[in-house]
Amino acid sequence: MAAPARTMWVNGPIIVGAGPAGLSVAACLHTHGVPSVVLERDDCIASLWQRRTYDRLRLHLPKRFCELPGMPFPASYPEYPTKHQFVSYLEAYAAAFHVRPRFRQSVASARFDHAAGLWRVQASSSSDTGGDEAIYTEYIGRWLVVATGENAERVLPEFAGAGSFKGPVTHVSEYKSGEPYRGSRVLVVGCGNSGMEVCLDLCDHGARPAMVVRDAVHVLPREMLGVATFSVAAFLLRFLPLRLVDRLLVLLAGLFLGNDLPRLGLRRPDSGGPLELKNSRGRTPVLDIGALAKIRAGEIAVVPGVKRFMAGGAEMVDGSFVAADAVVLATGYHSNVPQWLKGSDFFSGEGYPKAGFPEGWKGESGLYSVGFTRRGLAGVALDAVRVAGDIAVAYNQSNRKSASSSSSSCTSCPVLLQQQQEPVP
Ligand SMILES: Cc1cc2nc3c(=O)[nH]c(=O)nc-3n(C[C@H](O)[C@H](O)[C@H](O)COP(=O)(O)OP(=O)(O)OC[C@H]3O[C@@H](n4cnc5c(N)ncnc54)[C@H](O)[C@@H]3O)c2cc1C
Ligand SMILES: NC(=O)C1=CN([C@@H]2O[C@H](COP(=O)(O)OP(=O)(O)OC[C@H]3O[C@@H](n4cnc5c(N)ncnc54)[C@H](OP(=O)(O)O)[C@@H]3O)[C@@H](O)[C@H]2O)C=CC1
Ligand SMILES: O=C(O)C(=O)Cc1c[nH]c2ccccc12
Repeated sequence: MAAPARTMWVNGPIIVGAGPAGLSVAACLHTHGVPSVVLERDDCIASLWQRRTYDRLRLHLPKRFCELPGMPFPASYPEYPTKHQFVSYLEAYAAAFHVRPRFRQSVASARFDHAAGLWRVQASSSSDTGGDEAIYTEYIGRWLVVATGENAERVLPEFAGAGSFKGPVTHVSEYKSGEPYRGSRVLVVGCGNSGMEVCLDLCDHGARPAMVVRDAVHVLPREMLGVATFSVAAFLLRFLPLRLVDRLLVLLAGLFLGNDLPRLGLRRPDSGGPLELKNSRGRTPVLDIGALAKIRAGEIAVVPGVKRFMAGGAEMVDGSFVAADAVVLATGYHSNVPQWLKGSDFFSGEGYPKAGFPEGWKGESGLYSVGFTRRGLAGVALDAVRVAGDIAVAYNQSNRKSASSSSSSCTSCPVLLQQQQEPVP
C-alpha cells in the first residue's frame, strides 16, 4: 500500500461503515457527548439499502423490531416499512444525531500500534480529480468500531461451465425489478429471503422463474392470523427455551403453510430449528410473503443444485436440464473484516467475533464490533448501546485525566484534530 497522503488524529472512536450499525453507534456516542468519525466506502449512508437492494423490498420484521436507539419510526409508517421509508428514517436519524460520515473512505487496513497504544486505520479514496489513483488517509485513534456488517460482500460461487452460459448473470444486489426479464426464463440460484422474493417479483413481471434449492430450508409464514410470526417468537422466548419455541414455530408453520413443503422441494433441516440456525449460523429462515403460493401454483419451479452451466441453461445435480435466458444469483453475502482488520484474533476467519452473542461486542485494545450478532437490526441496536456506553466511560475518564494534568481539555476540539500532511499530488 502507498504511504498515506495525509494523517488524521481522531478525538474519539473511528467507526468503519455508515450502515444502520455505524449510524446508531455514532448517534449513541453523540448522546454521551463523545465525538466520532464514521468512514464509509460508498458515497451515501446505508448503501446496502440504497444501492444494493431491489425496488419492492420492505422490512420483513414489524417496525418495532427494526428501530435504532433513540428514535422511533414515524407513527405514520406501516407495520412493514418500505425500503424508501427505511432509508428516509435513516437519513433523519443521521441528521438528528449530527452524524456526518466521511464518504468514499474505503478502509483497506486497520491495526493496533502497540507501541503507541493507538489504532491506525488506512482508508483509500479515488482522487477528486477523477483519476484512478487512490489517495490514502491514515486515521489514528484510541478506539476502533467495526460496523461493516454481515452483508459487506456478495457471495459469488464458482460454477462449472459458468463461462459458457450465454445470458446475463446478475447477483441479487444488482437486481432492481423483474421488468427487464419480462417473458424470460430465469434461473434464480438460492432460496433465502432474496431468492424467494425475487422469484415472486419475476412472476409479477411476467417472467418464468426456476429457483435452485440445493439443501434444506426453513420457511415460516410472515404472519399468522394477522400477527407477525416474529412477534409470536419474541413473546414465547420470554417464557420458553429457544428449542421449544423453534418446535412450536415449525408446528405453527405446518398449520398455516401446509405440510406439503417437502413435496414441493422445500425440505426442513433435520437438525436445528429456524431461530437456532439463524443465531448459530446466520441462516435466516424464509418469511414467506407469497412465493409459496406461486410454487404451489406452478409459477415458480423448484429445481435441485446446479451441476454445471451450459450455453442455454444449466444441468442440475439430478441430471435434469433447466433452460434459462438469464441467471440471478441470490447466493447471499459475507463479512469483509478479515480483508482489512490486521493483527487481531477477535474476529474469526469468516469475519464474525469469535465470542458468540452476547459477548462479541467488545474486543481487546479499544476494539469493538456492532452488527455481527446475526440478529438483524435489533441486534445492531443492542450492540450500539453497549459499545457507546463502554467507550463513553473510557473517553470521559481519559478526558478528565487530561483536563486535570493540563490546562487545555480536548473535549471541545473538533473530532479531527490535525491534518499533519497535505495530500501528495
Ligand atoms: C436485503 C436485506 C434485507 C434485510 N432486511 C432486514 C429486516 O427487515 N430486518 C432486520 O432486522 N434486518 C434486515 N436485514 C439485515 C441487515 O443486516 C440489516 O438490515 C442492516 O443493514 C445491517 O446494518 P449494518 O450497518 O450492520 O450493515 P450494512 O447495512 O451492510 O452497512 C455496512 C456499511 O459498511 C460499509 N463498508 C463495508 N466495508 C467497508 C470498508 N472496508 N470501508 C468502509 N466502509 C465499508 C458498507 O458500504 C455499508 O454502508 C436485511 C439484510 C438484507 C441484505
Ligand atoms: N427484508 C426482507 O424482506 C429481506 C431480507 N433479507 C435478508 O438478507 C439477508 C441475506 O439474504 P439472502 O440474500 O437471501 O442470502 P442467504 O444467505 O439467506 O441465502 C443464500 C441462499 O443461496 C444459497 N446458495 C449459496 N450458494 C449456493 C450455490 N452454490 N448453489 C445453490 N445455492 C446456493 C443458499 O443455500 P444453502 O442454505 O444451501 O447454503 C441460500 O439458500 C438475510 O438475512 C435475509 O433475511 C433478504 C431479502 C429480503
Ligand atoms: O432479515 C434479516 O436478515 C434479519 O436478520 C432479521 C431477523 C433477525 N432474526 C430473525 C429471525 C427470523 C427471521 C428474520 C430475522
